[in-house]
Amino acid sequence: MKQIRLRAAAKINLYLEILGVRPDDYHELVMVLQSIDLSDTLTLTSIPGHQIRLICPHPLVPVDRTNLAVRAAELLQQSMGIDRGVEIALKKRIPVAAGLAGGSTDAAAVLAGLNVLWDLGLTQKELRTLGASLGSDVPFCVMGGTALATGRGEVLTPQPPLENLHLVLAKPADLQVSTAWAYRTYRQDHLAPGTVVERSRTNALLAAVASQDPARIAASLHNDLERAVLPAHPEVAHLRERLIEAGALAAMMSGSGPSVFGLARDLDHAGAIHAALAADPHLETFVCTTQPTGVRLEKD
Ligand SMILES: C[C@@](CO)(OP(=O)(O)O)[C@H](O)COP(=O)(O)OP(=O)(O)OC[C@H]1O[C@@H](n2ccc(N)nc2=O)[C@H](O)[C@@H]1O
Ligand SMILES: Nc1ncnc2c1ncn2[C@@H]1O[C@H](COP(=O)(O)OP(=O)(O)O)[C@@H](O)[C@H]1O
Repeated sequence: MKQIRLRAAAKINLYLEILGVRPDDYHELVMVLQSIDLSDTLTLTSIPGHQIRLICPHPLVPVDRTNLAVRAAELLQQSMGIDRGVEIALKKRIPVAAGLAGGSTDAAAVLAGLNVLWDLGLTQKELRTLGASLGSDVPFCVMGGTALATGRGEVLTPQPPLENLHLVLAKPADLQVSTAWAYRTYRQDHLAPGTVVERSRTNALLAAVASQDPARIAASLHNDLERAVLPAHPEVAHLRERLIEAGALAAMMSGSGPSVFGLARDLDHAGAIHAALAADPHLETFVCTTQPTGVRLEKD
């Protein structure tokens, strides 16, 4: 095989709770992660030699070795002793630095895609373990669907798929938030020695997810990182309010933001919420649906 095409799905966080700081300086988390049908497309083509070449015209996406897609290919070359080259053409649709795991899902797609293109025979579990060395969210992006994530986000317990939950995703067009900054800010302000961490309410959210009832899910959303990001970026708090005013069952920031999602009862309801925001030139908006897969091989 010479070429394959993959779809790499974005994620949202239905739940994100920070339990404390770990000895490795990362944060101990409890999250519920969910794949959505907003995705990048990656085309992987075998090329002579052992170069890894990335093509991506998006102005915010680096095309050098700092790109997570390139790092994923290098990791496979090194760990599997592969002496082959690949060109990665990346069509970016997932907003960058938006709390949607865009880079992580591209890395996951490269791991899964090269496993096929280079005939490596790695299991999904092996790909997840390799992915964890690239970033905390990469293992989830390899697995996709709905999962409880603990540790620094890489310890996954799959959940029954959440089918057909419709939502409106919105972000201020010109705002990017650094994940490292969000955790650092949270830690300075909310994890001082002696802080009592709120008791986990993950079980309520997981029960709501199992019920597939949008209103129950809406009542159990939670994201600790809002406490770091919203005070610094009031436009994100405002956007959340606008989603509520437009009729969303609930609205919350995804991950380290600045994307915010509003839950809808059904697709028509999502369309109506979207219509209230879509004309604003300062926003990027999407109608999305939850999906059971993270990375998917595309048929030609
Ligand atoms: C916040 C979340 C929520 O799903 O997603 P995004 O908003 O980035 O999409 C994740 O925790 C982000 O995962 P990911 O983006 O893969 O993080 P990494 O590359 O491992 O780390 C980026 C930065 O975040 C900090 N970080 C990350 C995970 C964690 N449990 N504790 C941390 O303190 C690290 O210190 C690092 O400086
Ligand atoms: N494949 C990629 N797609 C997007 N950004 C990437 C990629 N590889 C590396 N990056 C870098 O990672 C940063 C975080 O981007 P992204 O993964 O989209 O956000 P988030 O961590 O909020 O989910 C970007 O600012 C960019 O410099």
